[in-house]
Amino acid sequence: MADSTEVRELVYLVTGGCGFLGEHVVRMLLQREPRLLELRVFDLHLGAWLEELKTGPVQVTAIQGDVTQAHEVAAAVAGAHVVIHTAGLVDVFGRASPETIYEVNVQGTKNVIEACVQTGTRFLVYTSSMEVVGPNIKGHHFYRGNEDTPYEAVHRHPYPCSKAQAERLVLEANGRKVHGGLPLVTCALRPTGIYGEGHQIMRDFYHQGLRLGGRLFRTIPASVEHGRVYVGNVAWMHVLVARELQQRAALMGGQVYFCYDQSPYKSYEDFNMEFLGPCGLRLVETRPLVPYWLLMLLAALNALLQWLLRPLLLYAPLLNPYTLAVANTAFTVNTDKARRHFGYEPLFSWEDSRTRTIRWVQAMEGSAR
Ligand SMILES: NC(=O)c1ccc[n+]([C@@H]2O[C@H](COP(=O)([O-])OP(=O)(O)OC[C@H]3O[C@@H](n4cnc5c(N)ncnc54)[C@H](O)[C@@H]3O)[C@@H](O)[C@H]2O)c1
Ligand SMILES: C[C@@H](CO)CCC[C@@H](C)[C@H]1CC[C@H]2[C@@H]3[C@H](O)C=C4C[C@@H](O)CC[C@]4(C)[C@H]3CC[C@]12C
Repeated sequence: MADSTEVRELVYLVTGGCGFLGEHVVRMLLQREPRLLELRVFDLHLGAWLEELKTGPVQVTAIQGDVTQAHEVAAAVAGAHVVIHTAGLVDVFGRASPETIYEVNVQGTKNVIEACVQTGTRFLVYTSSMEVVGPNIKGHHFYRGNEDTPYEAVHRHPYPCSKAQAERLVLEANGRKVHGGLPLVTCALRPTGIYGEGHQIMRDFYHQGLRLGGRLFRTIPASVEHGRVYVGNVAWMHVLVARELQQRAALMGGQVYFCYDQSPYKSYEDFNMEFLGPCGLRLVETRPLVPYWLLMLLAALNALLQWLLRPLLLYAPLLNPYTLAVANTAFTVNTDKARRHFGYEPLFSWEDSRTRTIRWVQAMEGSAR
């Protein structure tokens, strides 16, 4: 909340500010960063909703741009005090080529770092992902681990590889001298699977359930825990980390933080039912309907079809060997590093997060209620 005693003097830039997470970060900054003078929202595709934000006390500047274009990034960064770099190509379904994923996630991040160095911006927050750690290609479980838990982070898929490379670049840039001679201060936030208002995959599952007559079929054993975190809390962590990075550079510079809240540990599908259940869907069976070997076969078949059909059309179903492995490998976090380093407490309780998400699903077109 804006505190009338604080002076508005800071310029923030949010890359990817019109995405699922980016929009929540933008709205949270406007509500909870009283020192904000100007908020620059940089995205490949600008949302019409930005217009309604332009009437408040903060100058909201919409910038249509591409992070892969160094000159566009440099122009947007010039004069900003803080950059929150959340733009990224989130693709585990084979919609984009590996080259495009690297171009956006790795080269885009290099461009952001170089722009900070050239223009003298000192604070950079990077939205990384749990996937820079795991699940790894060996399917090792990561069970309620923290930032220091030993884990073999080995990947093959372009998305986690690109996020891991980008995160490394951001952390290595901590301490580099920016224009004017002061050091750059960077850190990375690693959300687990984000959910909440605007979550496309939740939308897809909901519509699939409606098409199947109000049912979804269990494919993953209920015992496989999957880490989830509410989008409002992830946004709040970004706002807080960006603020505190300016005060506690020595402690927080070069650090990584998992994003967490009080969301319960559940399997991916059981967790989704927390919202889809009250919206009229039910999860059929207590055990997976299809044996795992058959799912693996179907996933492999999907991958083959994707490859064969590529010259003709884009076939990118939810199920592929990678998504199956991620959904079927336990990956949950249990940490308080963000609280210890920058005083983070979730802004939304589990009850609030659940209610907000249910209301959003219920408001969707074609809702069962
Ligand atoms: N969704 C999740 O569960 C999750 C979990 C962990 C981390 N993340 C990370 O959070 C960030 C945001 O993810 P999201 O789920 O909101 O995805 P999203 O696709 O909704 O948002 C990404 C935004 O980046 C923009 N963008 C893409 N390419 C761009 C480019 N070349 N130049 C400028 N803008 C570009 C898109 O237009 C979009 O608005 C990503 O970096 C992602 O890796 C997401
Ligand atoms: C076997 C399936 C049929 O019911 C279930 C498929 C579910 C998958 C599509 C999703 C299971 C886990 C998800 C990922 C996870 O939550 C974490 C992510 C990290 C983030 O950086 C990007 C999104 C994602 C990779 C997310 C994508 C969708 C799943 C693989």
